[in-house]
This record gives sequence, C-alpha cells and structure tokens, in this order.
Amino acid sequence: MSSADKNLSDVKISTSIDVSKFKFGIVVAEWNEQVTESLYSGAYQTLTGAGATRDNIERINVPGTFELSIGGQWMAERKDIDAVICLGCVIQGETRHFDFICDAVANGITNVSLKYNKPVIFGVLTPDTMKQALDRAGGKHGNKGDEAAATAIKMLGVKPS
Ligand SMILES: Nc1c(NC[C@H](O)[C@H](O)[C@H](O)CO)[nH]c(=O)[nH]c1=O
Ligand SMILES: CC(=O)[C@@H](O)COP(=O)(O)O
Repeated sequence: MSSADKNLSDVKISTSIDVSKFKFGIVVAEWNEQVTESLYSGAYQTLTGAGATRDNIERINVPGTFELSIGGQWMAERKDIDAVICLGCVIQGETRHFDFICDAVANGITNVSLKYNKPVIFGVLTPDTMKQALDRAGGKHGNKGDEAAATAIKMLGVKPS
C-alpha cells in the first residue's frame, strides 16, 4: 500500500503507556533540510500531542542520512533515552549513490535498534523527486515524521518491561 493510499498522518495512537514518562531522541539529517525540518516538526508535534514533554525530547543534527545510523547509536546507547527517531530524506540522483545510502541506513538503524533493544525508528523518505518528498513531509500524503513518532510511541507500548 503506497502513501497515496494511506495518509502518513493518519496515525491512531492507542496506547496504555503514560507518554510523559518517556524520553525521546530525534536525529535529523541536514541534507534536504526543507524536507527534514518538516519531518521534525511533524514528529515533535505528534510526540507532544500524545503527552511527551518538551524536556523529554532531545534533538541532534547529522550531515546526511548516511550518518543517521551513528547518530541514532549515540542516542540509543544512552540509558536515559527510551526511543530514537531518525529523520532523513534521500532523493534519487543520477548515480547509484542513492541505493548505497538507503541500504546502509536501513540496515544501520535496524542493527542499532537490535543492539540496544529499544525502538529506533526509520523515518527516512526515499523519493525520486523533491515533489514526492514534500508530498510526504506535510503535503498531500501527510507527514512521515508523524508516522515515525507514532511508531515510537506504539513500540514503547508493546515493549516487554
Ligand atoms: N544525496 C543525499 C545525501 N548524501 C549525503 C550522505 O547522506 C552522506 O552525508 C555523505 O555520503 C557522507 O557520508 N544525504 C541525504 O540525506 N540525502 C540525499 O539526497
Ligand atoms: C542520493 C545522493 O547522494 C544523490 O543526491 C547524489 O546525486 P548523484 O547520484 O547525481 O551524484
């Protein structure tokens, strides 16, 4: 099912946890910052709307999506952080560089999540064009940041204590 069929902001957060008790790390790639800042805004608003406190949302920036894995690890290794949200946007260029970045960050974020046994969310857009990216960063298909934040909350709700 594509984002055209299911709006990314159509997130229903039904969870038994008190979100205000949890601390979130958000790692934001600076490449395509018009897009990633929109993703961050969506994630931040979704977290606070669900009860997260401003003091419990901590952000770091990294140069590009490739660096989200190590940035996510620096957050995930901290005992005071319960979940990490990684936000980036990789736009297809003329070469296969796109493929290498996307593969590396998907595998890297997965490995960090498994290594530290906590949610590390893949909030990365991988469009062909800037228009597709903007459509998914607060445009007609919603905001991937909303989805990423909702996923972090939902995962904390099902994580074994
Ligand atoms: N082309 C995009 C990049 N490229 C940069 C890499 O992410 C990385 O920072 C560089 O290869 C050095 O390690 N990054 C994005 O986030 N989005 C792109 O479209
Ligand atoms: C995903 C990228 O790194 C890409 O924007 C770089 O463009 P190109 O593949 O044309 O060098």
